Amino acid sequence: MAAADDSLLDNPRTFSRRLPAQASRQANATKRKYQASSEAPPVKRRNETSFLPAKKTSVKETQRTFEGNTQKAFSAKKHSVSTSDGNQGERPCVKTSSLFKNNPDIPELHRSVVKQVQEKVFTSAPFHELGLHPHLISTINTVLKMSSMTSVQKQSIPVLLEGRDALVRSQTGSGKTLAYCIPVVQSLQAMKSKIQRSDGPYVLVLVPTRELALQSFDTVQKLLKPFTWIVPGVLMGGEKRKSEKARLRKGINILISTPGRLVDHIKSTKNIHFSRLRWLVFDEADRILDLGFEKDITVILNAVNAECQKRQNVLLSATLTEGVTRLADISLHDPVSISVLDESHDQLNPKDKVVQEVCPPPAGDELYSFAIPESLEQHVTVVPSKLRLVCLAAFILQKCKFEKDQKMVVFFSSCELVEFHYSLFLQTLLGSSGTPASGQLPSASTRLKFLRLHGNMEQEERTAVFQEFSHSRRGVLLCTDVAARGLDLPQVTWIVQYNAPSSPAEYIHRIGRTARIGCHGSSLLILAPSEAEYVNSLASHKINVSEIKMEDILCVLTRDDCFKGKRWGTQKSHAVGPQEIRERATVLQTVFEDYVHSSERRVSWAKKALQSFIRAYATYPRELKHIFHVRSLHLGHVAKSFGLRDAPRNLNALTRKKRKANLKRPGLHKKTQNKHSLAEILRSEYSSGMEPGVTKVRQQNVPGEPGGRPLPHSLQPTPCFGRGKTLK
Ligand SMILES: Nc1ncnc2c1ncn2[C@@H]1O[C@H](COP(=O)(O)OP(=O)(O)OP(=O)(O)O)[C@@H](O)[C@H]1O
Repeated sequence: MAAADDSLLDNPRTFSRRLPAQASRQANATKRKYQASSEAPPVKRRNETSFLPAKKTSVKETQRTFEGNTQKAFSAKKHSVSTSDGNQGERPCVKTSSLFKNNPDIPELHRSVVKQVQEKVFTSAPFHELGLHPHLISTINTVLKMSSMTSVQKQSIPVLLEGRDALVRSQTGSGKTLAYCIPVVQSLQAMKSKIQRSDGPYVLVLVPTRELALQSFDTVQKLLKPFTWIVPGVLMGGEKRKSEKARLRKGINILISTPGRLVDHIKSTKNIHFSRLRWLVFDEADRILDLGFEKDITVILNAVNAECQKRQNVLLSATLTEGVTRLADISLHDPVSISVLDESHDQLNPKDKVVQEVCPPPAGDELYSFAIPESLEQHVTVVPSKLRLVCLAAFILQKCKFEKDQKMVVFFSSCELVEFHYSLFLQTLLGSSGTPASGQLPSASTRLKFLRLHGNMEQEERTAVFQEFSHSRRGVLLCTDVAARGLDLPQVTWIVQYNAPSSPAEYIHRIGRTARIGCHGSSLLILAPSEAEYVNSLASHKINVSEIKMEDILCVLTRDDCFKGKRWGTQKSHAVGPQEIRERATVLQTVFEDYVHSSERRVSWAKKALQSFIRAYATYPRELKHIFHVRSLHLGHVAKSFGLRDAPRNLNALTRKKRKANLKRPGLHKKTQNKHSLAEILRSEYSSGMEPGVTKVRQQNVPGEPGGRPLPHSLQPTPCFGRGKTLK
């Protein structure tokens, strides 16, 4: 895949202090060779350039540099070749110098602007026109402080009150939870024989994650305020099975659970009876099926069907996919499909299928389009692998240090990646000890607040983080896709996708954590140059993203003097130029590299995170493999984004071995025996907490400090990906 990092070659001066004389001579000789080879570079290096010109180069030289790029899907951007690195007398005294050299071109994003599918969120219809119990209406008005219905509520509630099964699709943050909770509560409080706690479940709500279970429970609890005889309850793992059993024995009338946890209880507890069940609700229905929960859903449906035949079934999701339709086939009876369409569409077709009989999605999942909140601005930035880490850090600093009250969610592809970046940022950008540690920025910001959430954390801490971030006005939450679905985290202003999602549906859900219920929000997707075509893939699903140039993100580093290199440190006022930005980015990268290289243990920790990244990268579904393929990764460059100065030598072997033993995700798409291992991996992210042998991250005194303490779990890489749709 990739050779050892060429940073040693790029900066012989820096390393001459550390290298023996012979090695240094060798490095210089090799450097000369590379410099000379820019005249006739090897194929692989032809398009490797710096994005910020430090010194003008001749047109001829520039043209030569870009020779051979005409066959690419995206035309190469004409950048000058930087030669300033050769000007060693003026270099700031930093060890890291190769960030802007030998990078692939950043391609122009040629994409057609598509018209996104839009929905109208609110209606002017008040809740009292639904004929609900007056106490329920007053609870909605006074406790929830809501007066008019959203579009999906206006369409769904009457249908569900009629007793029909339904399949409900509306954009993220449009109020689907109340769309099913209101009819559920209305119907239970109206039952002729008053519900007893000991009756057991009348309603079963299945959700994919524990946090969503808690959130839905909270909503139900609020609605039930006037109807105290109806008891809601949540089963979500993390709690001792014994105490959950005890609660089940006492009786839960509205039971909210993750599928895995419910199956555990169905199999091991004699206290769940579904004979009185009236409602079965699948929230985030496509996710529940995608996660390899099919077996669990079968167990649940068998248990439910054995005891109760007549009930209402509801499936909800912002992304109606083939998966939902399959689940609809097995669980819905003569259902109504509810889909909120955009106003213009409605006006053109007044009798359009706002409420219609269920039919499959038009052209398969691949071409299916989903509605995106109108007030959501979507951006993309294309960043060479070596610059990813500094770019992410700069973006976080820009938004959360230099702007007020910004709340950001950053998505990563695995638990290990979350842990790694959380610890790294905490120790370098924030500084947890009060005194600057090795690799920590001198002016580490107290305005920054980092939290992390993933499926490999202890439930207690998971819940605490979820609550803290929910109630916080600012902060950065680093997370896996465990936070992508359904979570209603108020006032999130930015969503950053550091690793691209594995499907458009997951993209929609991730960005849907902002711009909820008519609020404004923004998102940023960070892609490598080789991944730029993903923008077209999004466009084919009617998803529009506008580009932010990497330079504009890195520019923020000029606002903080702690990133000054030696040269700029001596000058009082200097117009911000590309060279200064380059050097400041290099200072920041050096902070990360110094931290990572301050002990063997940290180096090993970064390598494990890199390994996890590569494993996750190998799991993109087949239809995206032409964009995300491990073969297109330059290991040396990617290593830089983990603060590593060299590409780990034995990583390939380790990764291969591990993959062979456990993962081999491509095989999963072939529905071979590996399908089960994928299900296990995905399940670990959304686990019920009852599986044996799952190592959880415990809160540490100094979170993320790998030296001298029990290692963060990122040192024991449990495969645990927050990926999207993979099982078909
Ligand atoms: N009628 C309403 N008026 C005002 N706010 C509402 C109304 N209905 C719901 N909300 C609020 O809108 C927010 C989003 O609701 P909800 O979480 O149910 O969205 P959703 O459609 O389920 O989103 P997702 O697809 O992401 O799961 C919540 O904060 C909820 O309290």
